[in-house]
Amino acid sequence: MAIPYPPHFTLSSPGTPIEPLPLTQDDLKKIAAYKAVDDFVESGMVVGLGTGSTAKHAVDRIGELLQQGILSNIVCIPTSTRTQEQALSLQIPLSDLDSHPVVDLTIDGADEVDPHLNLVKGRGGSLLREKLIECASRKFVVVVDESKLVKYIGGSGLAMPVEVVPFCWKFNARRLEEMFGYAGCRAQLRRKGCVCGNGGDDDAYVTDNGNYIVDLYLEREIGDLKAASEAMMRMSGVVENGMFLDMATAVIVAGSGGITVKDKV
Ligand SMILES: O=C[C@H](O)[C@H](O)[C@H](O)COP(=O)(O)O
Repeated sequence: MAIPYPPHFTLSSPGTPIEPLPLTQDDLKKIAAYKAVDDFVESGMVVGLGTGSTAKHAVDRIGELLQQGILSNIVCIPTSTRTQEQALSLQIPLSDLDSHPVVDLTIDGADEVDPHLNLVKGRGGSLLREKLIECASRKFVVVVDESKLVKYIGGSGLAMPVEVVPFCWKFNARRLEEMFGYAGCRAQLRRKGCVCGNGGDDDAYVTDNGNYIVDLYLEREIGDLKAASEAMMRMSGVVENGMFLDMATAVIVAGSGGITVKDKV
């Protein structure tokens, strides 16, 4: 059941009953992210910081609570250079997996969440570092607005990112397309500034790790997700794929009706 929004997300003026504010998609992202920080982050923890427009709010909230002295003695591990820059600007103490190989909790967004809490991630360009840090986390809390919920992985019709080495990327894009041909797969190199385009390699989007991203667009379900992920990871040249299977411990969804927390069963 959805929990109604906290009072600071409602409008009231003297003498009038409290009316809910019309919430934007970014408000919903912020609500989910703040709830994750307020409910899960404790002083003394090692915390993984996700990437993207939703995770950004969680980083802001952690910075705010540290500044207010409500949180103390925490150390955070960013999942991208973008998040690292944001955290540094907020004076959040940072570390890495080499120094802190066990992460108490990571909070991150997602592009798709299926009914079993499997995820698609990486449409914002970060997936390898996210998967590394989230796999090393005792708890992985995902924060999304309700638009991210899908019936099946790939069901939004939007990109399923695969990080590949630049060397012979066309060869690997073709192989990926063929691998999922039965699901009507189309593979496209991610370009700078947008997820579509037909330029040369010069305008390829380059990840924090110096790799390219091949986006897969699927017309139908790909079936056994674990088998599909393993098949991709067996291809030389594939560095990581955007399916995060059986990893989320909880998903916090903010929607028009309130906040829902889905726990892994
Ligand atoms: O590469 C980006 C990450 O996987 C993001 O967490 C994901 O794309 C969701 O991003 P957003 O919260 O901006 O929708």
